[in-house]
Amino acid sequence: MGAAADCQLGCRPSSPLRQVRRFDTNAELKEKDDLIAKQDDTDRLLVDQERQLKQAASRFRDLEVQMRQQEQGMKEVQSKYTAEYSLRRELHEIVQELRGNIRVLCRVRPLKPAEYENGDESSIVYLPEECKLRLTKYNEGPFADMYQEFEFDHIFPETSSQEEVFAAVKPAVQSLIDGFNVCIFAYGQTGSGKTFTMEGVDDNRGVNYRALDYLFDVVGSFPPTVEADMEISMVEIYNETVRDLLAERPAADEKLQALDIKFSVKDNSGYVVGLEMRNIENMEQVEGVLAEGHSNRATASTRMNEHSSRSHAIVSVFLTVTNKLEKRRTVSKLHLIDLAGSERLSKSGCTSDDTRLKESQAINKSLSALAEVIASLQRRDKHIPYRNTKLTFFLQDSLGGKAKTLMFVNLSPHKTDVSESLSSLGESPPPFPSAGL
Ligand SMILES: Nc1ncnc2c1ncn2[C@@H]1O[C@H](COP(=O)(O)OP(=O)(O)OP(=O)(O)O)[C@@H](O)[C@H]1O
Repeated sequence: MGAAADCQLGCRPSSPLRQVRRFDTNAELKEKDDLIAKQDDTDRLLVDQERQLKQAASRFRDLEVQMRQQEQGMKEVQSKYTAEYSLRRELHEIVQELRGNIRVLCRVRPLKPAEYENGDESSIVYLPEECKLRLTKYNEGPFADMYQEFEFDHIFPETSSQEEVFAAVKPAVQSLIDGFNVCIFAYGQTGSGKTFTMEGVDDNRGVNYRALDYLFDVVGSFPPTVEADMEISMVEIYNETVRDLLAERPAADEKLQALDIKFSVKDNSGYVVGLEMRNIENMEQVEGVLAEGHSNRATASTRMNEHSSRSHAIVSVFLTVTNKLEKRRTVSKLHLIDLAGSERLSKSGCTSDDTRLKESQAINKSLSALAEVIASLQRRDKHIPYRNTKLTFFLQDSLGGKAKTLMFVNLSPHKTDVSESLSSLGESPPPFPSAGL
């Protein structure tokens, strides 16, 4: 029998062959032990991995629950936002309904330094009743005690700041976000503070800039599901001609092209054909666009100061708000209008000058057409005469209906301006020259 068989049959321990065999068996055993150890390690690893997998799965489930909760939270926030939005809109409508959709605010400019130096006093007395003022017709002489009282939705005396004025306008600007069209006018004689109210001065901005700044603030706080897009245009209406102040002119000295207003049956409103609109995303762009418009207006006129008093300047903001969740889109317009000076023909000294006469007639026509439209809206007439002038035609969809109108009546407190102030307020001027004036 060979050595291997001998061993299998139980060789004696002393046998060198057996010792070799035992050594082999030990190696095998060690290998086996190693294998078992490795198996144990693998099993532990598997158990560990299984535990980790279970932990991961449980974390994943937790995350899923958290995500669902967040999603639910988002939905709740969105639905609260929607509910609040509708409620605010409803309340705003009720308040506006109660107040009337046309509000008239009076702003009195301070006396100028030269007027102070003359020792002149204001011809305006503020009455203790809120929102009432008295216009003293004559400062001295037999009619010195003649006066006329007026009531407004609000009065801003000489001391009112631009911030205070804007605070009163803010709710109207806010209603633009809610989908309403809004018109804010400044009306009054030349030099009464219309441009100061609407545009202001570089270091003390007026309604136009503040309204846009406010709109950017509101739009910037929209949730990610609500998108907003803002565009701006700028036109002037001079002698019943509409000019686009943002249109490119081929040459600096070339006149701005007159534009047509057409009627859109679809939108039930007038629109300016080919009107240039600029997309705006921040105040820097607004400053740039408005500066461009002003510069075009100045270039188009050889006598800018007079021209600006004799034409209506309209800055229009077009806001589109898209609610992606509710799949709802609203488009609304805000018109900011610095009207031409309201002084009467005699005051503008134009009787012998054809150009001046034509200008004054055009201004008179458009201001009385505007007054007629507003009166007609307040009476809730069936027919509103929008088409009588370019101004009312252009503003048709933003006057009346669900639109909000805010009219500043700017007054000069100076005694020589009393008759114009009375005229601005729709009263007949004093029937005879005053001894005091
Ligand atoms: N509330 C005010 N506070 C301080 N200054 C004012 C105020 N209102 C008007 N002014 C100043 O009075 C002057 C005339 O005002 P402004 O140019 O705004 O009048 P206007 O009615 O727009 O005249 P125009 O019809 O000629 O454009 C300006 O120098 C302006 O800065």
